[in-house]
Amino acid sequence: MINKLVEKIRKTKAPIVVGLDPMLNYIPDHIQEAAFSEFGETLEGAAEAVWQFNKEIIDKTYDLIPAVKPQIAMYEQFGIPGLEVFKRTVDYCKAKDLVVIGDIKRGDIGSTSMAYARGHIGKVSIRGKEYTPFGEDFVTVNPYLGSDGISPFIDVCKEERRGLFILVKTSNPSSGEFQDRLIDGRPLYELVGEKVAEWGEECMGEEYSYIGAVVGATYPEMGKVLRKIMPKSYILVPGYGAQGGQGKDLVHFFNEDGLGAIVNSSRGIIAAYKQEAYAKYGAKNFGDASRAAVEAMVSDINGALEAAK
Ligand SMILES: O=c1ccn([C@@H]2O[C@H](COP(=O)(O)O)[C@@H](O)[C@H]2O)c(=O)[nH]1
Repeated sequence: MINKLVEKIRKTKAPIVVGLDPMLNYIPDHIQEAAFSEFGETLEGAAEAVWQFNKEIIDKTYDLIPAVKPQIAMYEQFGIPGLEVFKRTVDYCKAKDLVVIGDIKRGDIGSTSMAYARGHIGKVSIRGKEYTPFGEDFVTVNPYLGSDGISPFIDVCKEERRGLFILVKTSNPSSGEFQDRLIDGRPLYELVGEKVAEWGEECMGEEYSYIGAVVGATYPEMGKVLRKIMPKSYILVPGYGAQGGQGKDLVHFFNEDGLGAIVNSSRGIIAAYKQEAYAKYGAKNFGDASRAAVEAMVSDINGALEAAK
């Protein structure tokens, strides 16, 4: 799957991911009204609104982008109907030939990690019959439990040719509380980055490893260091747009081949119609506003990469 991701990034010339984080307050009234009048003001109604919202955004952007990143929390908040829409969204994106990164941030003791891995990027066998429960191409994983929490995910990746993005340095303001703590004089995120590089070595695709890392756009200096520590790992970079990251901050997350990083924006794309810059589209044309925001993001990042050459 890493080969497909790299190929699609090359083809679209868009090292970006659209984050599908559909909060109800981003969903225009006309979509909410239609969903609630059909399904009631219920979890089912909310989930239907999410689905209609996602579908329009995907339809309006899929030809410009290599990948999407549905954030499972936004679906889980609506219970079982929400999870059904998560799965429907994954399937719809895959039918559009998009790479799907499930932002699930799992990780536990080995046996539990194996269940998460099978459920999200692998298969489960029920009396000899195999099922693919969620079917994402990549998932995000939390390394806090150490190697035995990660190995089951790696095993499933090897069997299924899927991939991981392991949290190394997250984009949030308090990520330093633990991640920047010094151990033998080195910050913890560097030690986790070294481990990601080591795990990644045995999981090489054609050019890059299918074991990648998450490093926030909000920490560009750390991104520069981590890029060198993990030269063959793709970096998923959240924190662009709504959290303040800009193209100029991201140059050092990339390798000299112009590859190696894929930048996520969720609210900045899916709720673009609420921003002044895209207000002319209005709520009815929110998908067109998202498309314009994707084009602006690609040009911001590619412009910064060109300027740095
Ligand atoms: O370090 C991290 C890891 C994951 N995220 C996730 O990315 C998106 C960001 O949303 P925006 O609206 O573009 O800010 C969201 O799903 C987070 O859970 C992150 O932000 N930082």
